[in-house]
Amino acid sequence: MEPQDSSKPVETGYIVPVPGIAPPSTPSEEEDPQIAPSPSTGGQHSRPIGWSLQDEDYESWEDEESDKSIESTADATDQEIPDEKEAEANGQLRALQFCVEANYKEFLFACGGTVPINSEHQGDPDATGKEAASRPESASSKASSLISVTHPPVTLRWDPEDVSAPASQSKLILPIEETTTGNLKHLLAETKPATFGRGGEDVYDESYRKASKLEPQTFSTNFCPYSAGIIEVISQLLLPDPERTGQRIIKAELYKLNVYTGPSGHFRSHVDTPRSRSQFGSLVVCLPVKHDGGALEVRHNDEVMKFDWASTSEQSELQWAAFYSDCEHEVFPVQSGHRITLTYNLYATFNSIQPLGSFSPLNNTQTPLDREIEALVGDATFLPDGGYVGFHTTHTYPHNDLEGCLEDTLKGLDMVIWRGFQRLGCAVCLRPVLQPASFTGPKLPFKLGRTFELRAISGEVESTDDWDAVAQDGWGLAQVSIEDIIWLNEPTLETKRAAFAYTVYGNQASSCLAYTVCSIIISVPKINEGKRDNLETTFDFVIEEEDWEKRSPWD
Ligand SMILES: O=C(O)CCC(=O)C(=O)O
Ligand SMILES: [Fe+2]
Repeated sequence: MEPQDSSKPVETGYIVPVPGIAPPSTPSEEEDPQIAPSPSTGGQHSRPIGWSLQDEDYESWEDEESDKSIESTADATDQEIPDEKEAEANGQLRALQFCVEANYKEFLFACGGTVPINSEHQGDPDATGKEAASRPESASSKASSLISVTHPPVTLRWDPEDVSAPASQSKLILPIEETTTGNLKHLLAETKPATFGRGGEDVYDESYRKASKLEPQTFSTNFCPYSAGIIEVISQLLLPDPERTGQRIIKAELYKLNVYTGPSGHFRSHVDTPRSRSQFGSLVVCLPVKHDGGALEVRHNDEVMKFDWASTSEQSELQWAAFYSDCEHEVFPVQSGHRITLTYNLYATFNSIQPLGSFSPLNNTQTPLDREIEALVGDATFLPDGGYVGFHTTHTYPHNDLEGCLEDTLKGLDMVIWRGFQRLGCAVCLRPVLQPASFTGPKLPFKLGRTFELRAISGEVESTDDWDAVAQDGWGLAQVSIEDIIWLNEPTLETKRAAFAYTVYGNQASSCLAYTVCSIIISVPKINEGKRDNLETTFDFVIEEEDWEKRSPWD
C-alpha cells in the first residue's frame, strides 16, 4: 500500500485559500484524521465548487451556481425526442434515472454488530455463538446473524515506559478479569494524548478531540477482526462482490488503541484521512470496559447511523462499527468510565484465489437497479450507434491523485452502477468532471478531464476562451466531451476535490481553485445485428488519442 503523498494538498473543506496551491489543511501523514469542517449534519448539496478568494459574497451566488449545475445536468438528459423509438428509449432512460435516485438511500455506508466473548472458547472457528451485523437502529439487527463466531477473552499487553515494570502489570484481560483489574490504571498511564492532523500539522486540541492513544507498535492483542468474523461481514455489506469473482477482498490494518475517558472524552465531527488510495473505510472495535455516553454517529449525505455501545459496555461482548472513509463521523462525549477502542484502516485489495465455498447471502445482480440497467442496455432503440452514459459518484474518491482512483474501492451505489454496466459488456472508466468555476466573469462550462493529477496552472482566465485554454492545455480534457454524455444523476457536490489552481483577472487578480467531482463514464456499445457489441473492457487512464478514437462506439 503506498501511502498518500502528504506534500500534496488534499481538499476536504469548503473554502480553500490558494497561496500558490497550498490548501488550508494538509493532512498529516503520521497522525490522525484531518478535520473536514463540514456542514453540521450531512449533506447540503448546494455548495459552490470553485470561487474567487475575493468573492466575499459567495453565499449569495451559491444557490444560483448550484441551480446552474443541476440545470446543466438536466440539459444533458433532456434530449430532443424526434421519433417514437427515441421516445421509448427515453422512457427507459428515465426509468433508470428514477431508479438510481430511489436507490440513493438504500445503500449502507456503515454497519456494525457484536461478537460474544466466551471464556470457554477454545479457538474453534466453528464454535457456536452469534455474530450480528446490520443497521444498528434496527431492533432485529442482533438477530440477523450472518456468521456464527465467538471470541475468547481479549488480552491486551503493552510496553511500559518503565522497562523494569513487571509484565504482570502490563496486561489486561477483558472483560476485566479480577487478576488484572488493577492494571487498567497502568494502561491509562501509558497512553499519550491523541492528536489529529490540522493545517498540515499534528495538533492536540481538547475542544476538538479529547482522547488518548497507544500506537500499534507498543501493544499487542489476541483480538483478530478476521477470526472474529467481522471482516467477512464488512466485506458482504460494504465491499460486496456480487458476482462472487473473489476479486476484491479486505485488508484490515491495526491503527490505534484509543481511550475516551469520562466526563468529557470526545471527538468532534470529522472525516478520516485515507492512508492510501486503496483505503475505503475504517473499523472501530469497542472493548468491554464500562462507560456511559460516547456514542459514535456516522453520516453520509442526509443519512445518519448511530452506534451507542454504553448500555452494553460491561457485557461479555465486543461491539464494532465500520464505515466508508468519506463519511463524516463523531464520538459524543463520554460521561463516565473509559471507552477503549481498537481502530483499523480498511483497504480493498486483490485476491487471485477463488473463495472456497464462502457464504454470501447477497446477490446484487438481480436488484431492481440491475434490472433497470439491463433493460436500458438491452433496448436496441437506446443509443443504437453506441454512446456514453455518465454517473456522478455518490462517495468521494482520491480523484485528484496522480494515479487516479481505484475501481476496487468503489463504494455502495457507485460499485453497483460500475458492475451493472460492465457485466453487460459496456466499457467503464472513472473520470474527474471539472465543475464550472465561479467568479465575476463569464459562466464557465463543465469539462470532462482525462487527468486526475492536482496541478498548479499559471493560466490567466478572463473569458470563457481563456478558461477553455487553461482547462484544455493545462489540465487536459478527455476526447469525449461532456455534451456527449447522458447523465443518470446530478453531481453530489460534497464529493468535490481540487483539480488545479489558476488566476482570474477581474478588477484585481485572484487565485482560484477549480474542482472536480468523480464520475463513472460508461461506453455503451453499438447495436450489431440486433445485439450490443461487447466492449469487455475498462478505459485506460493514460491512453493515446488514437486509442480513444478506436474505442469510440461511433467508429
Ligand atoms: O472511536 C470511534 O468510535 C471513532 C474514532 C475516530 O473517529 C477516529 O479514530 O478517527
Ligand atoms: Fe475518525
